[in-house]
Amino acid sequence: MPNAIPAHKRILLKLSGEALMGDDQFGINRATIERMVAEIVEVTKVGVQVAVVIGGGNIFRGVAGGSVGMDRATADYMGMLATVMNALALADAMDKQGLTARVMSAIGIEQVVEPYVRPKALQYLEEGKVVVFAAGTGNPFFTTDTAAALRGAEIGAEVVLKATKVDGVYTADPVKDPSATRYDKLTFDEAISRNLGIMDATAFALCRDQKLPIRVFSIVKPGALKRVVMGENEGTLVYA
Ligand SMILES: Nc1ncnc2c1ncn2[C@@H]1O[C@H](COP(=O)(O)OP(=O)(O)OP(=O)(O)O)[C@@H](O)[C@H]1O
Ligand SMILES: O=c1ccn([C@@H]2O[C@H](COP(=O)(O)O)[C@@H](O)[C@H]2O)c(=O)[nH]1
Repeated sequence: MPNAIPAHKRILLKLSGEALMGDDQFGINRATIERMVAEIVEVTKVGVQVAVVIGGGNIFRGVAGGSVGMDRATADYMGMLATVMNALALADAMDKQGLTARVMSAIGIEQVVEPYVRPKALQYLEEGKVVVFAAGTGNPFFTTDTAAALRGAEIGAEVVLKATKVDGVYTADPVKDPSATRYDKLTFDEAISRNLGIMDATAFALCRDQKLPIRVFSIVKPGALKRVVMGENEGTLVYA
């Protein structure tokens, strides 16, 4: 019989920007974002406090700008702005499904969204609002995975849940190597030393140092987020 009590009281959910495209080539697929929000609604119903860090890979990545000759820091600021767009779309979709969401940006853009202020974010979470952290860490040369580790540690999340297009951490990128096999669990040191590309080493190292576990799972798989939150064995656990 499934557990009725969630395994976590407060989670930091890292949503892949790339997954927002659904089957499209670029941008935000409406049905996909609505489906993701429906999954989030389910976990708020069992009383879990939810903070979200959203990626920007469906719109722009700094590395792409850098590779065609742009100044890398400028390109990274463009990437951070892409995450603000995704955060706005996500909060709007949440609103439409009855959730109260607050977007907080790591870069100053006050006419659009409020700035990230830690005590305010904690207050929103206590009030049952979903907090969407936009603009990553606010610094170039980082990623939203590192922002997820950073914000997760700051808000005292019990776990970082990386919701992505693959269903866990594999021995190699399963999209490129069909012979790759999935880990049920592995340590941060193993993930870093094996150079597993699912997340960047900075994010892994920060979570390791803060003893903040990460669970990687598929956001494409219906009900997977709820199963993770209820403590079921879904995806891959990375731990200290
Ligand atoms: N060892 C590995 N195990 C699993 N996936 C891997 C691995 N190495 C690389 N990947 C790839 O990493 C991708 C996950 O990265 P994802 O796009 O979710 O993160 P992201 O770059 O943070 O996304 P975004 O920037 O769009 O938010 C998977 O789709 C997979 O193809
Ligand atoms: O702290 C951060 C977070 C992100 N960026 C830039 O944004 C894009 C999109 O983020 P993803 O993590 O790839 O989804 C990223 O490629 C960086 O260019 C950043 O500079 N700092």
